Amino acid sequence: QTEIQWWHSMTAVNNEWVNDLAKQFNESQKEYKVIPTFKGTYDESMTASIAAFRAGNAPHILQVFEVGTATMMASKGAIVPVGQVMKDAGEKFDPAAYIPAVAGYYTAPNGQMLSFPFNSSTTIFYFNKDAFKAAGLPTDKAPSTWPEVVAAAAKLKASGHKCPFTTAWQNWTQVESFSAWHNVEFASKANGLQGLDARLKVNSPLHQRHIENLASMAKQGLFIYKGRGNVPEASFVSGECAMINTSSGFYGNVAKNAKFAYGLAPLPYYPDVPGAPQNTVIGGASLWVMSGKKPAEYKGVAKFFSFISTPEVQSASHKRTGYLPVTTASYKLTEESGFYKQNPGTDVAVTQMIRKVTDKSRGIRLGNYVQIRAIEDEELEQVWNGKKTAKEALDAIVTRGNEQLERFQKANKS
Ligand SMILES: O=P(O)(O)OC[C@H](O)CO
Repeated sequence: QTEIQWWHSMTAVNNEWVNDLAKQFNESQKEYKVIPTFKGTYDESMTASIAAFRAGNAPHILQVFEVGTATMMASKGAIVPVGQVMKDAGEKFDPAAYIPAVAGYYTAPNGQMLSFPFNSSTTIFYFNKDAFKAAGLPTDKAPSTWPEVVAAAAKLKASGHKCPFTTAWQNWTQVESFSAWHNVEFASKANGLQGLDARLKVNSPLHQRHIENLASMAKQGLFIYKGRGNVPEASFVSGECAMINTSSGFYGNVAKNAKFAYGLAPLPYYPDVPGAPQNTVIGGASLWVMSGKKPAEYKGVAKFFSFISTPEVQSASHKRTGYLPVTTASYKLTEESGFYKQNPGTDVAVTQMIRKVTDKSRGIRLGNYVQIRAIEDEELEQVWNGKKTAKEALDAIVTRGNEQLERFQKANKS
């Protein structure tokens, strides 16, 4: 049997999901065995795999979050384009089968799709209906604008709720997706999709207004900061925080573990901003095939990708996790099954993503993006703890982030 190593960063119910996918594939045939291994958070597994690649023991398949995409695209010798892997193995692979926002994001400037779209997500809004009810708020409609979120948070607080609102992935939800949703640039050059000379634009008056608004909420005890990445998600599932902005891929965890009625809704926006709401950007991760492996192993990788590409497997994954149905066929299949009608709000992520995009909203793909994300976290934390104004923090994100972009551009001059 040929073994295929698959490194990933999925936790909780999503960890069970990847293990089940591997198990189903392994039981469907005898020639190959996919072995999934949890390698820490998205940042940690990327660092681990770069080290492993240098030492000559990288896995066959590596799950990389969208933030690592430009870095992976630039590491040409380290990866094999997914289209090539499929072609060599005689497996079907049609980039046109993917929803455009997904295919576009993972396609390099030369038109080649380099990684296999797997768990694509987008940012949405979750709210605790039991807490809303206790606060005298309507439960059939989520707050759809930021002024409505502030008003709801005040009512929740008045009803004794200690954490009215929190956000996970503050950089992704409150700065990056926020930009696309309001059709303002996060970075120039179509947010990096059109070239390595992109530079950050997050100190605009609108960005400043939003971070000031959140800072004011933090000061009033309406927004409670719960940490970086997906760490804050636990505070929603436990019932501690009543509203959260985070990934659609959090749905599986909520559906399985929340002991209260909950709702899923679109991200809030500022209603006076022309063009808002626009669309949200892709998050989650894709699967990269690492170089230097044996032909039989690549064949196994291709077979596994074909297995998880069927509309049936993809639709089941989408229903289970909340990650996007990455192909049009799996979206249709899910719709026809009545899932969206039976589980209101589960289509929010899809409808937010399949709108017509602009250069400001197609996606964000930047070099040294992992470092830029850390800078965003550090600077925003200074705002929440009152050490910096929104403007100071956003200006610092631009200055420090642009240093990272310049460094990446220099290192990757072709
Ligand atoms: O929680 P995920 O897997 O949807 O990922 C969220 C962000 O896209 C990570 O950058």
